[in-house]
Amino acid sequence: MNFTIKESILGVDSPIIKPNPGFFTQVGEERFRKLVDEHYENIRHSDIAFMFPVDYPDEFVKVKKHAADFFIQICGGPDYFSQTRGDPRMLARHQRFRIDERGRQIWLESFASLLPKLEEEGIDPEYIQSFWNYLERFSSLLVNIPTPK
Ligand code: HEM
Repeated sequence: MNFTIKESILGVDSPIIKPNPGFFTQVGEERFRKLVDEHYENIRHSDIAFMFPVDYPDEFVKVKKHAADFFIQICGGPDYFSQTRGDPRMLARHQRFRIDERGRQIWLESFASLLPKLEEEGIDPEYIQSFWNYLERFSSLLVNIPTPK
């Protein structure tokens, strides 16, 4: 598996390929939600914690739920996100946050630190790679400000 991060260029899109549905099928919903939970717990202790409602437990639980619902849906699982939140409109939903390349990298590094565990648990590395590739590419679209020098 290769969890490298290609630097995003503001305003330049690249094609997004959805994760292989085998990823969600193999991981299962319970473990998937645990992965997302672990990701946000990493975020809590990171330099981008200020963007998230980490000090408001009820709100933070909702962030975890909405994000897990979305990831499950994009991985070919049930469309929980659309059912409860409507149209994904991810770019619009991230617009009110100032996301730069550095923030994106911190966000991605959290997943890079968690995904190897799934291989140890028997998940097919090809499926893990396809999930990573999706995160790595899609996150580049959400960068909406230059990184301060
Ligand atoms: C593959 C990349 C990403 C995906 C698919 C994604 C997905 C999501 C989803 C589904 C939500 C919940 C939206 C809602 O229900 O309203 C969310 C919220 C959020 N995301 Fe992302 N995200 C990604 C990357 C990032 C990155 C790189 C950052 C910042 C560095 C970020 C910052 C946030 C923030 C601040 C929220 C709002 C939390 C709140 O509700 O207070 N996201 N994201």
